[in-house]
Amino acid sequence: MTTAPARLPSGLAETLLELQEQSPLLVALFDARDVLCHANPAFREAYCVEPDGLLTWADMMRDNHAHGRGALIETEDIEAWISAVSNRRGKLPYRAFEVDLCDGRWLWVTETVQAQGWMLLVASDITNLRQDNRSLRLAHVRALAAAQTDPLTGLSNRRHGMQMLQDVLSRSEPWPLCIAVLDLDHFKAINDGLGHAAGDRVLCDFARQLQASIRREDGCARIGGEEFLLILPATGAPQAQAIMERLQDRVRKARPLEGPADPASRGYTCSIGLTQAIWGESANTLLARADTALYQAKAEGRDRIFLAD
Ligand SMILES: Nc1nc2c(ncn2[C@@H]2O[C@H](COP(=O)(O)OP(=O)(O)OP(=O)(O)O)[C@@H](O)[C@H]2O)c(=O)[nH]1
Repeated sequence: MTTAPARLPSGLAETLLELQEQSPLLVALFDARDVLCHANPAFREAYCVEPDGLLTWADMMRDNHAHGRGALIETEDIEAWISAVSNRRGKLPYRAFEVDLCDGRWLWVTETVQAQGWMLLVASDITNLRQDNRSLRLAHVRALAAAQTDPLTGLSNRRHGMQMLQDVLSRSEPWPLCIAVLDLDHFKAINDGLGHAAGDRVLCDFARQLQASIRREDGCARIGGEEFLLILPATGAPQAQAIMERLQDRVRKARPLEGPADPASRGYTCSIGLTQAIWGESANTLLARADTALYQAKAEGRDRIFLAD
């Protein structure tokens, strides 16, 4: 159940703003599209950013990684890293975790997410706290992330996808809720004709297209070899259908396979089974209905969306 937001008595909002400007706490506000809309001086200094109304969280991380400043990001593939972190970012109303900065500081970061998608980030410097169990804790966090992640695409794996689905079905906030099961068309032919590595490149490209098409609060998982799950909270069937149509357009234009062959042959398509959740049903029942819709989309000729009743 949502309660009406508290109204601050006159003058208090200004005081709150002034205080966070002076605070050593890092404070930042991201909108539903993950654009950095506000950052206090401590945040701007730590992450080396200036909010300009356009900068997204992913842009900020790309910049930090490229220039070796702000957040310490140890990866050779920043896009895969962004995908993997996006799987955990903004999915829960509240979470807390640790972040290392390139300058050696160590932050305790909290994220609070509003139903409409706004995210408040507040972080404090905990560099001077006892470090005794730190490596153990970090190893635990990394093991947990690895257990939830598909190593090829960086998306959530099947287990984490099903866990996200069960979580979202048990909450009252995100209704209506839609899910989609997506499967690449004639993928065996790509593998057989161009090799397994080419198939892997197509799978990774598809993962990028998926992530570029969804919002932060949506869930995205690879649940089989060339089968993917999208969870779309607070989305009715017409809106979900429009999102899927845009995704299919992007996929039709994608050309992840280089080479001299006919350009048309280097593209790929996907079929989509879409369904709206019914209050009280289980994750397995919902997934089975989306699977049946996917089967129907394949049977009707592929490269299309089938919406289950
Ligand atoms: N490269 C690569 N191929 C995979 C991976 N996992 C599964 N596959 C391949 O995906 C292919 C799936 O083939 P099918 O189930 O026949 O489906 P399809 O050819 O896409 O046909 P339709 O789904 O009916 O359009 C098989 O060739 C698998 O070997 C993977 O991680 N990498």
